[in-house]
Amino acid sequence: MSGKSLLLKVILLGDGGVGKSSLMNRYVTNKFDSQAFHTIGVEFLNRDLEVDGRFVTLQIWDTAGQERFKSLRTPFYRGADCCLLTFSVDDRQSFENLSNWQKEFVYYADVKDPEHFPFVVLGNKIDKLERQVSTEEAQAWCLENGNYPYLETSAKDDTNVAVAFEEAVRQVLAVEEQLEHCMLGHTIDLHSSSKSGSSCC
Ligand SMILES: Nc1nc2c(ncn2[C@@H]2O[C@H](COP(=O)(O)OP(=O)(O)OP(=O)(O)O)[C@@H](O)[C@H]2O)c(=O)[nH]1
Ligand SMILES: [Mg+2]
Repeated sequence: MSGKSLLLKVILLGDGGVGKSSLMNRYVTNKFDSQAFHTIGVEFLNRDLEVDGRFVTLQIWDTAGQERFKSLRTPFYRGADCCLLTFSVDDRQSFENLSNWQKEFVYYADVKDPEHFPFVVLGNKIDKLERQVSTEEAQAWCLENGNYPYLETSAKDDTNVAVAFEEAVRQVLAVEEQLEHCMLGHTIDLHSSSKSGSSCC
């Protein structure tokens, strides 16, 4: 691998108020606003990081979760390398809407191979005492819907926020490595007289 920094676009999706902007702001500026305003449209911030020896510039796209802003956010889904499906553990409806967010993303991002697209699920606001979604239930949803990684976060307390974004990078790198492996398999196949080649693509 070269030492060049890789630009990765990750996008935060989920119902209005689950804490998408708070997660991005906590991660990039290490600040938390308990009176945050709803996002209108989209905003993005960059942060450089190193994951497993790879230098990455993470471009984090924060979208407006409220339904009335749908037409303002969906044009920005294309080109995303990873999608962070976010809900709030104290808001059951936001958990039940995860499937809709996933579908909306796949449709507007025009994902060709949804089964292998790197989604990461975040259950935010774990600092709150009154939960409406248990860890086990969220893990079960992730397992059933594509075996996605699940992380519980608190933008308020800065719990698992960096871990969540690092996991997003790992998921993208894993897919990239898989693709490189496939391409290498094809290269070898072309120059080989035998019929054995990669079977992963
Ligand atoms: N207790 C607690 N409150 C949080 C946490 N994250 C966000 N909040 C609060 O929840 C409210 C909504 O947070 P936002 O980050 O604006 O939510 P959002 O998902 O960006 O909402 P939209 O922009 O409307 O889509 C704000 O009052 C935040 O202060 C958290 O981890 N714990
Ligand atoms: Mg927001």
